[in-house]
Amino acid sequence: MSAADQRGGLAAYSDEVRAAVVQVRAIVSALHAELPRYGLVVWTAGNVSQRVPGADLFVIKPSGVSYDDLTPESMVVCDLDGELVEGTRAPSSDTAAHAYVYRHLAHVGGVVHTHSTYATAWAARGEEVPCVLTMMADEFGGPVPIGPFALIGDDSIGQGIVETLRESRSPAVLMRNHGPFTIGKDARAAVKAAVMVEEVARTVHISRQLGEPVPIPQADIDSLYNRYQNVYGQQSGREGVS
Ligand SMILES: O=C(CO)[C@@H](O)[C@H](O)COP(=O)(O)O
Repeated sequence: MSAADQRGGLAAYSDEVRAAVVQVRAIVSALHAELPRYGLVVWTAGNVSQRVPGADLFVIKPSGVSYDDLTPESMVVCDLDGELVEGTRAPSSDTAAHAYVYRHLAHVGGVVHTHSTYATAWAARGEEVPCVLTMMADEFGGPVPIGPFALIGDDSIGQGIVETLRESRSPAVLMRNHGPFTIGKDARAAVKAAVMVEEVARTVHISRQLGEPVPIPQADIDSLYNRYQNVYGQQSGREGVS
């Protein structure tokens, strides 16, 4: 009997929660395919998780399994202490970091970690990405901050993520010498932030090869951020208005 089975698995949870777990397994499994699709990962180096609505649980990938082999059934369910609740494989090695974020940031519903090349190159330098692009003002509301160096496996990474992002509008933090961690209202939003942080890290790096990028004034950053967050795209409640 596995450790998760010994703890009772999902038997103690309601039918609604078990149904939600099935849905979140499918969402998280499908979103992992976006990481190689956008060129954000090599081999097995990255992970996506999402909270289960109505319970202190989240779904994350198993550790070290090829992206091609990830399925809804192979995802694992953990509690907010990072303990395995349902699944037959060892959870991602970054499970403790994801769990810490969920425990301390109630508004976060999804977390993503990659080692995408340009974002990780900035992390290796320990240098924040300055806000010199409208796309950065839109998505990050300012620079992409650097988090502290932290060892993998315990709460250190999670603490660094939470301490850094509490002081920032950015949904992305570049953990020093490691790589980007992103957050969102759900896993899809966190994957989007992972795609965007790699894109802006690449563009600002290339800009630096040409000279010194020009900063955007704070008032313009604020204006761009407010428009993108509140007006851009199909805001909920506007569907059907002609
Ligand atoms: O940084 C690390 C480990 O050094 C991780 O991010 C891995 O790259 C992905 O690990 P799993 O999610 O497959 O355990």
